[in-house]
Order: sequence, then structure tokens, then C-alpha cells
Amino acid sequence: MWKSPNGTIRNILGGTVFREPIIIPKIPRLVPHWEKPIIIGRHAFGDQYRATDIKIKKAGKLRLQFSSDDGKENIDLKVYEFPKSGGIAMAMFNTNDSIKGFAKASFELALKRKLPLFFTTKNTILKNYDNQFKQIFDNLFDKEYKEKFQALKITYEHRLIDDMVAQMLKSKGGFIIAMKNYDGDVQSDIVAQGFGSLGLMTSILITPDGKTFESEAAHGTVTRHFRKHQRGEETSTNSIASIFAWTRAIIQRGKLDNTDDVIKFGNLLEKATLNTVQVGGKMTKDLALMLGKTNRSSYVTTEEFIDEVAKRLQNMMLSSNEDKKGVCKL
Ligand SMILES: NC(=O)C1=CN([C@@H]2O[C@H](COP(=O)(O)OP(=O)(O)OC[C@H]3O[C@@H](n4cnc5c(N)ncnc54)[C@H](OP(=O)(O)O)[C@@H]3O)[C@@H](O)[C@H]2O)C=CC1
Ligand SMILES: O=C(O)CCC(=O)C(=O)O
Ligand SMILES: [Mn+2]
Repeated sequence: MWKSPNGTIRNILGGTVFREPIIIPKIPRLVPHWEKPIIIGRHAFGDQYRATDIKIKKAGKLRLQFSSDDGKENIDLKVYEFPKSGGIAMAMFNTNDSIKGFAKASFELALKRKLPLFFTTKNTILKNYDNQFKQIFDNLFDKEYKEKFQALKITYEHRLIDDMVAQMLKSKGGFIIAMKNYDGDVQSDIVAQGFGSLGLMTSILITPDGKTFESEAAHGTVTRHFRKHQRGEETSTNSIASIFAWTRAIIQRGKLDNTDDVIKFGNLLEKATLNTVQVGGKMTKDLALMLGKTNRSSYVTTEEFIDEVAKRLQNMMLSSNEDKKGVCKL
């Protein structure tokens, strides 16, 4: 099987993926008491996404070896003795530099958004691997961020992942959770669905040097819907997160180039998209279901939704409103 293209790009870039729900007031949440956003900061390097995994087909010993480049350190650990029936095995890694970058990006976002930050691991089980993540976060916090957090009256806390997911579910929201790569992958879908739909979750990667920015939808290629489309059947797939992937990238481009019109266009397209649902009442099936509506007239097709957004955008661009002047020129 081919390796994931997005996973590959993220691993080359490194950095942290921040996933945040797009909130549309009209759409009720599956978790109704989530009043404020929950942002998932997902480490975008290593662990399962760069692991070497194998199938073991015979009885034998699995070992973990490390030889330092200077030849002074050789580690050779017995991992497991497999029976005849075999099994599976995996080796994964991370680097101190990447974890530091992840910690820094998470602390910086908490300061920028003035939101409390949690960091989750399972360091009670992985006393070297996960505890290294925790140590790096704790050390950087004590050295560089403690006072800045105190000044803004926000907090940083490490939590065990299982405790945190339960706390998250009963909370009102309004915080950031920094998570290891796989945990963030899984939890961001839970958060997206809890806020209404997988089609309502942005995903932005920022590299540790802050220079490279990658914008995508948090959901995947929605294969089940695509197969229906290939069979010539109607689909009603939510394009909002994909539109926001473009708008966030357009806005970033505008910021880099100091082109105000480009930034305005990105913001206007976001507004047109949200108003298509909030004001126009046009939505795809996933959102109609959240409103308890199942009849065919309550939702539009994938293509119809895009057409509705385009119509609304055009009207907004043509309107004479002063703060839309810049975008009319585009
Ligand atoms: N950001 C990334 O790079 C990601 C990439 N992927 C990749 O995408 C491919 C497909 O993965 P899959 O497991 O199907 O995950 P998807 O997120 O693509 O879809 C899973 C299900 O979630 C619902 N869903 C997701 N997005 C939307 C949307 N925009 N509108 C409406 N419903 C939506 C659909 O549910 P229902 O069928 O009930 O309508 C869909 O079948 C895989 O190759 C995977 O590796 C997966 C996740 C993220
Ligand atoms: O790397 C992949 O394709 C999996 C990605 C994924 O599920 C995600 O980014 O949420
Ligand atoms: Mn995922």
C-alpha cells in the first residue's frame, strides 16, 4: 500500500498541526455543553507515522539495537521471544528537537489565544518514551513560559490521555490540548464530530521556524462518498473544511505579501460559506442530520452547496459595503 501523502509531507516539514472546529451557531453540537472551542495541537513528526513495522512469521527473538556514531555506545535489548505462530512488531522514534518544537508551538498558541493548555501522554506506561515528551514540555514551560502564563492567568498542565479525554467530554471547552501524533489524529475527529461534523474542522501545520504553513481539512478523502459519486449516485459531502483549507492558505499568502485585498477575499469567502448555512439555511446532509432533519428536502448535494456558496460570495463582492471594497477589485 502507498504511504499517506499528507503524512509524508507533514513528516518532511515537521512541526505541529492545530485543529480547530468551525462553529456555526445554527448547527447544534452533538456534545451540547461544548460552548467554547477545543483546539487539538497534534505533533506532526514521528511515532506511528514513521514507524518500521513487520510481520513475524516464525518463532524467534526480536531485539532493539542502537549503535552510536562515535562507536562508544551499543545498546542491544531483547524485546520479545515469538512463538511459532509469529505475530507483529514495530519500532518507532521521535527526536528531542522535534518535541521541543512541538512544545514551543503549543505554548505560543496558548499565549496567542489566551487559552489554558493541557498536554497528554501515557507516561505511566511508557516511562522512557512518553516521559521524555513530558520532561521536555515541563522544562521548557519552567524555563520560558511560566511567568508569561501567570501574567495572562492561563495554566499549563500535563494529564494522562485517558483522564484528559473524559475531562474533555464533560467540560464546556475553551482550551487547547497538545497531543502526540496518533492521539491527536484520533481525538481531532472526536472533537470535530462532537462539534457537529468532520466537515467542520480546520487543520493547519506550522513548522518550528514559523516559516512554512500547510493548510488542509482534518478529514480525509471521504472515500465512501467518492465511491457513490463514481457509481453515478448523488452525494451530499460537506466542503466547508476544504474551503477553509483554501481560505486559511489564501489569508496566509496575503499576510506574507502584505496584500490586503487577498486577505479580505479569504475572509469574505469564509463568511459567504458560513452564511450559506447560518443565514441561507442551505446545508449538506451531515449538518441537516444534526438538526434532526432526515427528509431529502432538508439538504443539498455536494455540487449544489458549492453553487450556493459561489452565489453568496458573488453577491457579497458586488455589494457596495465599504469594508468589501478591496475584494471587489479581484
Ligand atoms: N487529513 C488527512 O490527511 C486525512 C487523510 N485521510 C485519508 O483519507 C482516506 C479516507 O479515510 P476515511 O477513514 O474514510 O476518513 P474520512 O475522514 O475521509 O471519512 C470518514 C467518514 O467521515 C464522514 N465525513 C468525513 N468528512 C466528511 C465531510 N466533509 N462531509 C460529510 N461527511 C464526512 C463520512 O461519514 P459517512 O460515510 O457516515 O457519511 C466519511 O465516510 C484514507 O486514505 C485516509 O488515510 C483520512 C483522514 C484524514
Ligand atoms: O496521514 C494520514 O493519511 C492519516 C491522516 C489522518 O487521519 C489525519 O490527518 O487526521
Ligand atoms: Mn485522522
